[in-house]
Amino acid sequence: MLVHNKWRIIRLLTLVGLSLLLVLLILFIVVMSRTFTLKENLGLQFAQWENTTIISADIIFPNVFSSSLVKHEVVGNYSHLFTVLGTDPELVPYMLLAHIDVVPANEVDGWEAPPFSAKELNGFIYGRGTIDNKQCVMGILQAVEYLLERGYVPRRGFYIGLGHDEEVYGYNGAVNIAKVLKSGGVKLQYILDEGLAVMDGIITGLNGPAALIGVSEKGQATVKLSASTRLGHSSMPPKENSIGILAAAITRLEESPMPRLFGYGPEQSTFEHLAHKFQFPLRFMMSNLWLFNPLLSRVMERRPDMNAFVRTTTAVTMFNSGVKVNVLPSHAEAFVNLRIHPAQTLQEVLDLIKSTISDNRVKLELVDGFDSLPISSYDEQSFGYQIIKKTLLDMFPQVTVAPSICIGNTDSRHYMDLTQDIYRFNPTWLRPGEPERIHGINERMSVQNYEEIVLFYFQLIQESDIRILPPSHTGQHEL
Ligand SMILES: CCCCCCCC/C=C\CCCCCCCC(=O)N[C@@H](Cc1c[nH]c2ccccc12)C(=O)O
Ligand SMILES: [Zn+2]
Ligand SMILES: [Zn+2]
Repeated sequence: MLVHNKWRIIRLLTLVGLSLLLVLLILFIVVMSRTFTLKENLGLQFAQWENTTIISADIIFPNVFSSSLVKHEVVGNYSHLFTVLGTDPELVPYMLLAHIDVVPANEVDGWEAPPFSAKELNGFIYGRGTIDNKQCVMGILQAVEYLLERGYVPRRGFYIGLGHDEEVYGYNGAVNIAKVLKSGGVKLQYILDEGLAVMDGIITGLNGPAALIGVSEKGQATVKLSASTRLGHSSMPPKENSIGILAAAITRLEESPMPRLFGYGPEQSTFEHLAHKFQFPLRFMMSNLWLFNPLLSRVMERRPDMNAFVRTTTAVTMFNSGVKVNVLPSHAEAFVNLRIHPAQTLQEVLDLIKSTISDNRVKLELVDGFDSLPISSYDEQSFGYQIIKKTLLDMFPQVTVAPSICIGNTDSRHYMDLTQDIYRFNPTWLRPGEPERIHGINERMSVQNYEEIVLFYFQLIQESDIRILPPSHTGQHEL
């Protein structure tokens, strides 16, 4: 009898123990697979900054700066590297980039609100950097803050790099952050940096908005041109002096734009992806670029922002000469900044400049230059591209996502040894008249778009936790 009871108690205890284990297992699965949503009004941190002097980041983002999951390092004196630990060490981490520096701004140029006030006017936050690139700095940190606040623990680890000198090439910020990661043997699944944006009403003839993701960026050349002639009294001038010689060379460069190469780089893919959103006959033309390239290029080149996709662009950005009104200038120098189309090399561009100027009195020196950057993957198996695309389409189903080429250069090029897949995209909506505000006057960000940016990163971080992409059901993109 006693033995019988003993077995009953053991059986009961085993049953209770097993049930408890089962409940714990179910709880664990529920917690691990939970996707956090962000439905409430985000109560903008941007707007809080108005009329304040210094608020330190750890007050605005208390969880980011106190969580045991997040390591914060200052790199190169002013840049920031955040390492966010993931629970699964098998999953290759990814990296989000943005930059905290801005180009100068002066209220007297015609700003509607002081450029460093973050003043809100009619639903827009005004200020230098609001669309380049503080919206991403704040958007990323705010998203991580909200996630941590909700008890989120990432499965896939990630890094956040906030450079402090992107506008002057990133040699101290991005370069040193990349060094820190490289010395730790870090490899990245993908990188998302600033770049292109959601174009709404910007691409002529396109129905609906298009999110252009930069899978490459144009190359660059900064060339110094100079001419020297005899110093002397302006009352006895020679037929030509250094200013005239250099000015004529520059005129020749401006009058002979680089060749049209539209359709020979990633922009071909851009327009193939967008083709179905154009009306006939543009739709037919975009789907048959091999035939219509010459015609389309001639139309596109009329608009500077479109011309950037057609060719290597040439911009004379500095010209210095002369010391006094009555002294012949012995020396004149100019700087030309070219953005190189992927179908051309730096060397080909330099050779063309030389033959166009065709004047041995003009000295040509390459100050800085590099070819266009490698093309990141954007097929159905491309993890980073598909995660960015899914995040975008979940938020904005009306948007067409297409690979493209970033026409400016970004900090991400310093991270090329860490990953093969770099994407340049800001979850920022650009409408007609807005691209001009980048580095221009009245740079601004709508309150609504800022909230969407926070939500974009909030969702992207959670989407990136997936181990592998689900098998794709779609074949080719629609044409
Ligand atoms: C067919 C579609 C039409 C679309 C119209 C396009 C509208 C423009 C939209 C977005 C603008 C793209 C800006 C990309 C960000 C580039 C960042 C930037 O401005 N960088 C500077 C500084 C810089 C950084 N690294 C280097 C290296 C060498 C020279 C300069 C820089 C820049 O590129 O000058
Ligand atoms: Zn920028
Ligand atoms: Zn910029």
